[in-house]
Amino acid sequence: MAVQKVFIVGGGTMGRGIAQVCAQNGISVVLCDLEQKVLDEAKKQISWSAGKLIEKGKVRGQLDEVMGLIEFGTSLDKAADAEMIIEVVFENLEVKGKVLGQIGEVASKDALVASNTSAIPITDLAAFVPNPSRVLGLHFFNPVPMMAAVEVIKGKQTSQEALSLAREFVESMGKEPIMVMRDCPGFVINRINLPSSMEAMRVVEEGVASVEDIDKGVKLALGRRMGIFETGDIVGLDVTLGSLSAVYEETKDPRWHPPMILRRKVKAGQLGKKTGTGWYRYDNEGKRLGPADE
Ligand SMILES: CCCCCCCCCCCCCC(=O)CC(=O)SCCNC(=O)CCNC(=O)[C@H](O)C(C)(C)COP(=O)(O)OP(=O)(O)OC[C@H]1O[C@@H](n2cnc3c(N)ncnc32)[C@H](O)[C@@H]1OP(=O)(O)O
Ligand SMILES: NC(=O)C1=CN([C@@H]2O[C@H](COP(=O)(O)OP(=O)(O)OC[C@H]3O[C@@H](n4cnc5c(N)ncnc54)[C@H](O)[C@@H]3O)[C@@H](O)[C@H]2O)C=CC1
Repeated sequence: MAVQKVFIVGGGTMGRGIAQVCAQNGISVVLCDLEQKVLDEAKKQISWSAGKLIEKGKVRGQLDEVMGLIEFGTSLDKAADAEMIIEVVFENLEVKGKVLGQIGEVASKDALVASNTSAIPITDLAAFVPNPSRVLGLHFFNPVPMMAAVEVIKGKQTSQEALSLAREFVESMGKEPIMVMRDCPGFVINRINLPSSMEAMRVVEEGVASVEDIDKGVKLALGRRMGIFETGDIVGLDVTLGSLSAVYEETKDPRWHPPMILRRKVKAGQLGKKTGTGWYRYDNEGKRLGPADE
């Protein structure tokens, strides 16, 4: 049976994007966050993004049909009748564990429970849920409505049935699944992509080149659509630090030790586009003004 009812916990950057893509594909979704103002912002963002995609003919249907499939709320109770629950809260094992534990108390035992974690092993998260055979990773990429791939990650106890259902779910949303058959910190795409981001941060830290020149270089010399630091600013420096710290804690491998420049920026509240400053500075409309102080 195809998944028709989804419950998403965490309505930030990623949760709202996942909710949008569900609704664009006819799937009913409840988007839950602790904060009403996050949900109000999510509603605005989804409406803008889905409206644009409909206008361009990239999404079928009318905006009110898409918006009508999304319910916004602050209670976990509606997770009870969901067939798929997706956890999209902060990248922190303790926070995720607490939310997954609460979900485990409400959810049907047959529901699939997915985490959008960037780097935390799924097996560690499954320990918080009563039925770990239904727990897996669904790692969407940012911005969700624009990025075509989703990693589908098998935890140690994930059943083949759960994995197949999750794969079908991803396909039903018009996305391409990347199957990750063995759980590990950072999975596949982050594990491959992150070393270049780490090196870019060290190059800046050592004063070898500027943020702007590195971004220019990776676009013009390597053909990437977006610079490393431009991408870092849409992802969020807090999310990057949270993911790296999780991997470092798990592996103690010095390759993943979060660079000082990243830790300092997060401490200073320079989290990227969402706070107006990260690697670059932005105006109130999110238009880039220039590089931030290093
Ligand atoms: C041991 C292992 C260690 C591992 C360590 C792990 C640590 C991990 C750390 C990081 C963790 C967090 C990240 C993560 O988990 C995974 C990620 O998501 S990484 C980020 C991936 N994403 C990218 O790399 C983005 C790359 N960029 C692009 O593909 C394009 O630039 C993009 C599609 C975003 C935009 O297209 P582009 O043509 O380049 O730009 P424009 O800005 O001109 O846009 C064109 C057009 O599209 C409209 N548009 C943009 N965004 C949206 C949207 N969300 N919805 C609707 N429409 C959108 C835009 O307005 C333009 O429209 P016009 O009408 O033409 O004006
Ligand atoms: N930002 C990115 O580019 C990507 C992030 N991810 C992962 O997705 C997850 C979420 O990241 P973002 O959306 O960027 O974070 P975010 O900070 O934008 O959103 C997280 C949301 O979770 C909410 N939240 C926290 N605790 C909650 C609880 N107990 N109940 C309900 N809501 C709660 C917060 O209020 C916040 O709105 C993280 O695990 C991150 O690593 C994965 C891919 C890309």
